[in-house]
Amino acid sequence: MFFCHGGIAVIYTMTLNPALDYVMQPNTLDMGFTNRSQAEELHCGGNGINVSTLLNELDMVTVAMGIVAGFTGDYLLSDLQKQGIPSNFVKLDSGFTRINVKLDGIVMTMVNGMGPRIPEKKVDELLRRMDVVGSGDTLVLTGSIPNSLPEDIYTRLMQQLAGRGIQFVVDAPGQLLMEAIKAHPFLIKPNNHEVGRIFNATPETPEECIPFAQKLQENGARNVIVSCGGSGSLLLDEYGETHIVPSVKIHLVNATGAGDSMVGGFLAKTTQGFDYETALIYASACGTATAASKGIAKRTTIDRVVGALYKKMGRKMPAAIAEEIKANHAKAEIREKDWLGTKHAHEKEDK
Ligand SMILES: O=P(O)(O)OC[C@@]1(O)O[C@H](CO)[C@@H](O)[C@@H]1O
Repeated sequence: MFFCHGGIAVIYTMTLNPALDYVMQPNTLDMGFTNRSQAEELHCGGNGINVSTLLNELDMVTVAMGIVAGFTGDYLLSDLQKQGIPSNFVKLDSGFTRINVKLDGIVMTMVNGMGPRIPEKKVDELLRRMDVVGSGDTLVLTGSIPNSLPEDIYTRLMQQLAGRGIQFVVDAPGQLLMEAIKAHPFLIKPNNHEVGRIFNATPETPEECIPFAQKLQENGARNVIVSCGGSGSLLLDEYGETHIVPSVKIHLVNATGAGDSMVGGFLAKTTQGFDYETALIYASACGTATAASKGIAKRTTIDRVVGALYKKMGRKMPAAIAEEIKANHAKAEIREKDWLGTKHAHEKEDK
């Protein structure tokens, strides 16, 4: 699907290694034996696609970009189309987009695929397609990369687009992140475990992450969010201010995509002109809402968590966000009435 952004700021996401997330629920995980799953789900994933899914849910203008291959890639594209998310993916001539297995048993265990081999000419095609990204737009570079791509691919993408007034966001593991922050991205969002691996430490809480966030900033990142799961999250902003948001208690369903939802939530609110503190609170709510959902969170869940978070923090919700929640609520009620009306009409016809 193609698009024209005529004056509207677009949030592009780049997923170089997308995936179908196959979530299984085995009661046992006995190595060397057949384990049986009690339920399965299939979600289109890969970090950038998750960010776009969340942004689309919030009615933000987003375009998902990246590289797909094979029947799994076709499925992914048709799902994006079904959700109404514009996409611009380079298609490989061989291989297939990976299927990542998430074993949601006693302890969540994941086996992520390596991804297809990407020939140099396809990288060139992708670099050419990046020309659609323009001034005022945001480009989110996120997730691992297939190992046929060079470690500096994110830096190359940012260098190609430098000087065009584009805001870059990088959420990538280890060396990929350290390489990319040299290009001074607007935002990076590692979690506390990733920060720990980079600096050979074990920070658990947002407070313990502050010195590491400072180091990441010294290395080039402008705003650094560190998510710390149930301990909350930290933002060290570009003015040197630290913001800490606690977490709210939820029934954990599946945390896959929670970090991506934080990135989406933060960008939604900064793009709408909210301050960093408000954007962090909203981002945390989006991450929590996804952890409490099957797949990426829906707006009704996000709205509920936003309310719970402001209550826990003893803060008054900004009027604009309260208004937005009220309007969403009204829309959801109208949709529900429409749905019930249609259902009753069909039932009458059937009689
Ligand atoms: O293998 P990567 O690229 O590091 O991570 C990919 C992945 O685990 O991250 C997303 C959640 O953030 C999932 O949708 C996807 O399967």
